[in-house]
Amino acid sequence: MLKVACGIIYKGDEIFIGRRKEGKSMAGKWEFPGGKVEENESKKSALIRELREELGMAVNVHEKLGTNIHAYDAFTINLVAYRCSFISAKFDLTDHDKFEWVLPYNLKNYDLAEADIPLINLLL
Ligand SMILES: Nc1nc2c([nH]c(=O)n2[C@@H]2O[C@H](COP(=O)(O)OP(=O)(O)OP(=O)(O)O)[C@@H](O)[C@H]2O)c(=O)[nH]1
Repeated sequence: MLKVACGIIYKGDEIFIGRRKEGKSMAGKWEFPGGKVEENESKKSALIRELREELGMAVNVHEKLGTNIHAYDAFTINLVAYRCSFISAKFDLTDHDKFEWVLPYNLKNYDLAEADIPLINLLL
């Protein structure tokens, strides 16, 4: 099972989402940024590393908000979400072609990766 850590990153009341760019798996889907947890790496360290690599973003990582195990056709993902607070970012996108800050009740209007959809309810 693929272990992925993602950040529910708040700036005030709004949450950061990114759209996966052309050429990535699940291109066009919106997601909470993060990525695969490597061997011998904690989930929180993986999250901090991925946000730095993908967005030049610094955050404070807080508590775990929830987990969702989802079976895609090709693989099963164990997605773990942490509440984060935004510090700063260069927004030099490597994996995304677009990003937005959205209020939690607006998340349902975005075409999110399937594994992320149950997480929305934790944020309302
Ligand atoms: N970062 C992130 N990945 C997610 C989310 N939801 C979800 O299904 N995923 C999936 O988890 C997998 C791991 O993401 P990743 O972004 O580290 O993958 P990667 O850089 O190695 O790129 P690749 O998947 O194109 O090989 C991807 O297949 C991604 O689509 C999410 O909210 N955030």
